Amino acid sequence: MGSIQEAVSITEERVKGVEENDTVYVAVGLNAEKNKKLLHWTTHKFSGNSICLLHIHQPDLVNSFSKAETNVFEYEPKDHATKAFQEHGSQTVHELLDKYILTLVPAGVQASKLLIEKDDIEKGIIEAIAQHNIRCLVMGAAADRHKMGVDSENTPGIVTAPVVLMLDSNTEAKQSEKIKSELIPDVLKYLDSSDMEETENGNSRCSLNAEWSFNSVIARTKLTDLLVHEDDEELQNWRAKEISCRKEVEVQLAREKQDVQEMKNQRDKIICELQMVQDQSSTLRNQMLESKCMVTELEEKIISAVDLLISFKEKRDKLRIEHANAVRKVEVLRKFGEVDTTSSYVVEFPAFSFMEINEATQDFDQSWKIGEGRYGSVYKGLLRNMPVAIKMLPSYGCQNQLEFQHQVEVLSRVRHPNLLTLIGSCAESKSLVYEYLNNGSLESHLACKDRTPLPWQIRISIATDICSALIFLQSSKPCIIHGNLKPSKVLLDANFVAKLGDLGIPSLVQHSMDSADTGTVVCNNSHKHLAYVDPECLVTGKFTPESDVYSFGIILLQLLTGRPLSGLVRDMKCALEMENLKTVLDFSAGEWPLHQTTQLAYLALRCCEKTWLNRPDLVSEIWSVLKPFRTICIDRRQELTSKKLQRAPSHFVCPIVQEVMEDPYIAADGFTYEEEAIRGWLDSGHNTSPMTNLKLEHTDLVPNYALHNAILEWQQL
Ligand SMILES: Nc1ncnc2c1ncn2[C@@H]1O[C@H](COP(=O)(O)OP(=O)(O)OP(=O)(O)O)[C@@H](O)[C@H]1O
Repeated sequence: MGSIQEAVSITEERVKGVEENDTVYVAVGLNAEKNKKLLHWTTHKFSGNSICLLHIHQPDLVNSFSKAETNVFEYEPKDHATKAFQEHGSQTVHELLDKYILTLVPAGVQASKLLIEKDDIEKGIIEAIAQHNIRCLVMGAAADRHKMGVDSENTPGIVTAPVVLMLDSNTEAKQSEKIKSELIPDVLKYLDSSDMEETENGNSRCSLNAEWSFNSVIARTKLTDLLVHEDDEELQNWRAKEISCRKEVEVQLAREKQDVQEMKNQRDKIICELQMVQDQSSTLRNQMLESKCMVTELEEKIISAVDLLISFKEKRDKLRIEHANAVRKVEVLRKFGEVDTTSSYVVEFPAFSFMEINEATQDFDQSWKIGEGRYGSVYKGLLRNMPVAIKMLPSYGCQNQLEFQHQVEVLSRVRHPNLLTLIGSCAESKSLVYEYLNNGSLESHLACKDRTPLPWQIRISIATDICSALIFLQSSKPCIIHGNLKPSKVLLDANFVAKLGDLGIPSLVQHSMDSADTGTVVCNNSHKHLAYVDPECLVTGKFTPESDVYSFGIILLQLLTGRPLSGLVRDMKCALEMENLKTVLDFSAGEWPLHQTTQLAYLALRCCEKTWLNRPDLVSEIWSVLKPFRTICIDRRQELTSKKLQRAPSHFVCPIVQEVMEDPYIAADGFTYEEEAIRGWLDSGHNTSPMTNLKLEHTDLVPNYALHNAILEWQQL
């Protein structure tokens, strides 16, 4: 390939070879003045030929402008703006080319335009040559015309002479690459270099690509506009239009930017609010969980409260029933005159369950069994921490639990220091719960089974104890008959104080067997105890107060003689008739005071009279004989019980302070206490019995004058 100079000369030669029907392509740039002159030259040189205006439009100039502003336009609207800008540029070029065409038409030139969009002008021209089979292309001359050697004088009005490029469509066009690289470039680049030369005053072409930006576009446009015929009104208008357009775009961009910023702010605000809502939501969720837990807890509490309420209601109903029954019982008892209506209080009588009885006797363990009589077995037991004796009555008979409970409660109210205390009962199992006396029965002492024989003083004091109890029973209203008095029913406490047990049992059991018979006690004559039974009772079948006197007489004879029952009365009678009492007296009891003992022997025989009318009166005759013995007997009893506590009768001792009482008072539980002690107990907030631990019906205290006198009497002895 040759130099540019050679290419120009070749082109000159070929101008002449342009056919009339050939289209002459004129490469036009943006410089209107130059374009005008170039067109003028071309129409002059190629008159008769049709002319096509070729313009390489560079959209990338606008793109580079947008790329340079990337940090500003981060949002979609920039694409719209760029697009609008591009479209506007393309349209403007079209309009410009159309204006050129309009200038050519009056001169009879057939003109057209070819607009090719290409970022690179060289490539654009090469593409145009190849695609449109261009044979003749006219371009403005290079700025450095001195290199080209073109005579400018032949082309007046134009700074440099145009270049005519003649191309053979079959050969040269196909070798467009070669043309591009070696021949065409310098010529083509003129289009831009000339622009650049004028706008940037000779700066290198590189700046076009490297420093192209929105500002340079504006600057270039302005400079171009200034340099290219400022008086050209159309261009001025076009420039003004473009400037206003640009301003509009700028304003729109600024607005969009502001919008974007506002949207960003809104987004940040929404994110902030969202965060807050999320925080609130998690807090609410936690609160909901807590609430759920609380609800569950409360539900459980409500359920247990309801359960409690139900059980309280049941208890209340039960208590109401019990209260109604109690009222009914009181009414019944009042009717029969069995209750002392003058009494200001009612002693609470505990009713035990069968479970408790069962537990107390270790499931009725045989080792806990004390004995067995006609009316059932007796067990030792530990009930509510108290040692007790439990009598299991036979379950036969039609007596119902309520009747049983009534009768037992009546019996429990009969209290005396020489009567075994009935602590409570179990209607379910028909059992009676007594205080437990650990010194055995008189029967066992008289039999001397593993025991030291009782001294005569103790024997006589036992007789006085029995007499005291019988006087109490017979003086009760109504009169109470023991009906089964015998040594096994005389129990001894640690101080050898005698207490009568099983009071009213025959009556209770007989009621069970024959509830219709309520007034009398029927004698059961089928056993060995008959020796103690009033012979009249054996005939009539009915017990009387004198029946107990008869039994007492037999016991007294036993105490004096220690002999078996058989022939006991007869032997004593004989001994007295023989005035030889000593022959029958039990000297294992010590040296009996003979004179007083003879008195007792006569008294005992009188008690054993077959006819009740011949028997002595308990108070006026029996007690008067026994009373003088008390001093001697009590002293002896005290000797036997060394401890101070044991010397005093147990019922003289306050259960709380364990000392002989000075001011004995009866509490609602029926027990007698030292006044100061029981008041202290109640004042300290207790409302239960110190003995039974059961709730007291009231806290009233009644002075026990009888006991007080007895204590005084005992103390004076
Ligand atoms: N509260 C008690 N404390 C200590 N032992 C007692 C108590 N009650 C009864 N006993 C003992 O139990 C034994 C049996 O007594 P229970 O009254 O059942 O029969 P009994 O008196 O021998 O004959 P029956 O009752 O048939 O006339 C008594 O002999 C006595 O030793």
